[in-house]
Amino acid sequence: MQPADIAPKDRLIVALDLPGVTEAEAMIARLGDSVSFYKIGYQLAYAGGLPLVQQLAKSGKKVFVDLKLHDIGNTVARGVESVAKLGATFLTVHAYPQTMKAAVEARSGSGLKILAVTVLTSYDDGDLHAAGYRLNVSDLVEARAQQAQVLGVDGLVSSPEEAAALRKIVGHQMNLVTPGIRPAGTATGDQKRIMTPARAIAAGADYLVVGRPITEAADPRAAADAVQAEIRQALG
Ligand SMILES: O=C(O)c1cc(=O)[nH]c(=O)n1[C@@H]1O[C@H](COP(=O)(O)O)[C@@H](O)[C@H]1O
Repeated sequence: MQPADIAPKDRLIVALDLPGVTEAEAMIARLGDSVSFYKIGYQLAYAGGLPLVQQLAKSGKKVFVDLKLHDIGNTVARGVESVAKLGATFLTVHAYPQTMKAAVEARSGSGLKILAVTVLTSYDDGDLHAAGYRLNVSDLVEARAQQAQVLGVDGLVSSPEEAAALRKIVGHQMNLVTPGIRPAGTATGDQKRIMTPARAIAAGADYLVVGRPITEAADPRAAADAVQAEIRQALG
């Protein structure tokens, strides 16, 4: 999908990082029509949240299944086939060549798009070096983006800090999905490579993933509306 084709409202993806289905359904009801795209990750998926993918898709919402798959190729492929049946829009895998290749092959013919996680937004250069990598964050993000593009991956997950450089590499052929979003004045938490919604859109991000700044706000709907307004303003 070309960025121009993305409805402004769909550019905000709210991470439902909540303890269970009851809490997730309450949050979805609270956010109402201000949010059209949700992400279900480890916490909710492992607490019985996967059926919510089909439920949300049936109700007209889009769903990003964030399982960050990484395993031998056959296991990744079979996992992708199962997720494709749920009706999700996006699924994450880690940006390792075998994993990306298996995921892309397994999703073909379905409506599911594969997103490759380049370098987690909670990592800086020191964290990468501690994990045994010799490249710094920006070089590793760019190298992985190039590999992902060659392998036919549909989109990239990175910090908005890398969005402008990634856009130069992949053009508009791949979706750029950016967590590490922090509206002005909100707590950084464990994120290290962050930007405000407006700056992320200006840098070229297609989709912004926002969790705690919305779900832990005193008024989540007002927080989501504020992010949506910032996105619309940045899009001009
Ligand atoms: O794949 C992701 O969505 C992801 C990748 C990444 O590099 N960093 C990152 O924070 N995420 C996810 O994005 C969400 C960010 O949540 P908040 O930090 O609460 O806004 C979480 O659900 C993370 O799992």
